Amino acid sequence: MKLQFFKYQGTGNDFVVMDNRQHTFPKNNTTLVAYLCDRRFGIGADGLLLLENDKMSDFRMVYFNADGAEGSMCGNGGRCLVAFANHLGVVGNDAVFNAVDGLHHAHVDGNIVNLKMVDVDEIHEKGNYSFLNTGSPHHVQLVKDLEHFDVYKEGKKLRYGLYGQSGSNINFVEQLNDDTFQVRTYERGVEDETLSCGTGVTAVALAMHSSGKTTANNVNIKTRGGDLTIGFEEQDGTYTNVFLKGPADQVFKGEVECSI
Ligand SMILES: N[C@H](CCC[C@H](N)C(=O)O)C(=O)O
Repeated sequence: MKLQFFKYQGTGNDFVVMDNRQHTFPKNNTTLVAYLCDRRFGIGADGLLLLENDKMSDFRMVYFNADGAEGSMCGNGGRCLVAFANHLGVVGNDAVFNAVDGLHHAHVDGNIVNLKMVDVDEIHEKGNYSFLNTGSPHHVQLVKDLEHFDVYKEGKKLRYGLYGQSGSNINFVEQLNDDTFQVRTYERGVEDETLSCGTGVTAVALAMHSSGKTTANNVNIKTRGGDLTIGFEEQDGTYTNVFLKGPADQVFKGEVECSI
């Protein structure tokens, strides 16, 4: 069986993207998803996204991590899928779609996608790190000399050591100025550092605001794959109107043999 696919990336977080409105993709085939995401034997990506029909909204987002298992919310993936829906003509410049953590609004302006994330009302501050859920679970920890920090080794240690088998994504952060932070993320499900993680940088912005490192309501994040901005409102520790904004681009399209 041959399947049509598109490749998208959002600040270097890359995805195999497929139009599954006709239910052609075998979603229970974990081995197939892992193969398509494999960078040597397959197409290569941090995850796989399916666009499906949805009764309540413009479309449904289904997201798998590179290991083949269905993931929780993916911020960069959400931005890429909105760009794809816009490319297909499923949505215009405004979109609302359903994902595993509920409905998301988004706005497209050229290659910039601004995506509304879930409200957050719980940020656990624990000594040298914070833990919160922005659609996916995130550990946020300030470190010195992030450029030379061993994100893979330290991230893997915390992902299993502190959070067990179900795990968490692990973000390491360095503050650059009042409203700007550098972030590197170890992603569970990819089990490696990725160039950028959307729910991760969102978690960093909220955790840095909550712990008083910044008073800005628009936080700039630099990742190895590019720059993202997180805007939000806060009242009594509850974060609403949280928006993740940045580029999402189609890289190429093709056809892949799926005999697995
Ligand atoms: N790259 C994704 C994070 C996905 C989280 C995923 N790794 C999981 O824990 O299921 C993002 O842009 O938000």
